[in-house]
Amino acid sequence: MASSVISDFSSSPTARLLPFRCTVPIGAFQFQPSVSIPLTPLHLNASRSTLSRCCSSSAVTAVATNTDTLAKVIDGKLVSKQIKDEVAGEVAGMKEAIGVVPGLAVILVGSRKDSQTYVRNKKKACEAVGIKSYEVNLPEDSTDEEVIKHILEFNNDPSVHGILVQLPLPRHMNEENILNAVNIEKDVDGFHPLNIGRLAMQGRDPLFVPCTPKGCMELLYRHGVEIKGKRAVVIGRSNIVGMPAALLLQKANATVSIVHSHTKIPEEVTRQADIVISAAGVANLVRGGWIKPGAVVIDVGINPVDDAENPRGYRLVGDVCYEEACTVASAITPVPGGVGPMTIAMLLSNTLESAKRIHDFK
Ligand SMILES: NC(=O)C1=CN([C@@H]2O[C@H](COP(=O)(O)OP(=O)(O)OC[C@H]3O[C@@H](n4cnc5c(N)ncnc54)[C@H](OP(=O)(O)O)[C@@H]3O)[C@@H](O)[C@H]2O)C=CC1
Ligand SMILES: Nc1nc(=O)c2c([nH]1)NC[C@@H]1CN(c3ccc(C(=O)N[C@@H](CCC(=O)O)C(=O)O)cc3)C=[N+]21
Repeated sequence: MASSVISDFSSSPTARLLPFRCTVPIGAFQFQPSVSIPLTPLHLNASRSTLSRCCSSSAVTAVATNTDTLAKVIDGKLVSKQIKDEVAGEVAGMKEAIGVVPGLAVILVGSRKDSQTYVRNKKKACEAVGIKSYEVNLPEDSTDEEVIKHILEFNNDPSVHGILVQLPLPRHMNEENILNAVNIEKDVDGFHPLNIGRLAMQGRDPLFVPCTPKGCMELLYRHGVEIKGKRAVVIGRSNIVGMPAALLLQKANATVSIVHSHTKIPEEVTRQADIVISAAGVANLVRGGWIKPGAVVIDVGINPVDDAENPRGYRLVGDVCYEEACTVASAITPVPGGVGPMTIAMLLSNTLESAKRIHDFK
C-alpha cells in the first residue's frame, strides 16, 4: 500500500527524488521483498508473453519461487525519457540566460559496427535535447598520438564541455595514456583515474560519475529502492561498470560484495544480495536460483545471441535469465530497455553539468 510522499525536487536533472514508497503487492506465494519499491507508473508487471526465451526453467524449482506474482519491470527507457526532458529544459534555459549551448565531443577509432551504432545513438540523443555534438572518426590504424592530438584540441575548445573516447579502442592503443589526456573537467564518462580515485576515497567527490553505474543508481533511487544497510552484489569489476558500481553502492551505505570470474560458488554469494547489479557480459549467467526472493535486479549486460526469427539474425539479452529471475525478484530491469538508455541519459546529464560548472551557471 502506498505510504509516503515525494519531496526534494531540486533543479538538477538527476536530483535525488526521495522515494514514494509502498510495499510490493505480494501474490499467493508470499515472500517478503527485501527492499521497498514504489508503486508508480514506471512499473509494469513482467508479462509472460514478453519474457525472453532465455533458458530452461529447471533451475527455478530449486528455490522458493513466486510464480503468481512476477517482478515489477524497472523501465529504463521511460526513466531515461524523463531525464532527457529535464536536461532539454535546462539546456534551453541556459541558452536563453547566458547564450551557452553545452557541447559533447565523441572520438571513435576504427569501424566496429556496435561502436558506430552507439556513437550514432549518442549523437541523436544530443540533438534531441539541444546539446551540440562534435564527432571525430579515425581509422583503425591510427596512433595514440593522433587520438591524443584531437583530445587536446577538444580540451582547449570552449564550445566543448564533454569529451568521450568510445571504447574499446583498437588493441594496439594504450587506453590508459589516451584516457589520461582528457581534461578531468570535461571527462563526462568519468573514466579519468583522478575521477575514479576520488570516487573511491572517503570524503572526496569526483567531478563526474561514470554513466552506466550512475544510471543503475538512478534507477534504484527513482524507484525508491532502499540501499542503506542492504546487501548488494555486483557481478563484474571492470573499470567502466562493475568497479564504479560497487563504489557507488558502498558510498550509499550498502554492504557490497563483488563477484568476478575467479569467485568460487558465485551463486551462493549472489543469493545473499538484496540488490544485484550484473555486469559480466555473459548471457544468462544469473539464473533464478542465484537470486534471493524479493531482491532487486539491475541487469547491465548487453549480449547478442543468435536468433533466426530476428531480422538482424540476433537479439540482445542481459546477463540475467529474465524469465527465471522474474519469478523470484521483486523488481528487474529488462534488456533492452533497462540500463542501456540510462547510460545515454546520464551522458547528457553529465555534459549539461559540465557546461554549468565551467560557466558557473546554477
Ligand atoms: N547497458 C549499458 O549501458 C552498458 C552495458 N555494458 C555491458 O555490460 C557487460 C559488461 O561490460 P564491461 O564491464 O565493459 O565488461 P568487461 O569484459 O570489461 O568485464 C566483465 C567483468 O565480468 C567478470 N566476469 C566475466 N565472466 C564472469 C563469470 N562467468 N562469472 C563472474 N564474473 C564474470 C569479469 O571478471 P574478471 O575481472 O575476473 O575478468 C570482469 O570483471 C557487457 O555485456 C557490456 O556489453 C557495458 C557498458 C554499458
Ligand atoms: N567511452 C565509452 N562510454 C560508454 O558509455 C560506452 C563505451 N565507451 N563503449 C561501449 C559501452 C556500451 N554502452 C552502451 C550504451 C547504450 C546502450 C543502449 O542504449 N542499449 C539499448 C539497446 C540498443 C540496441 O538495440 O542496440 C538498450 O539496452 O535498450 C548500450 C550500451 C556504452 N558504452
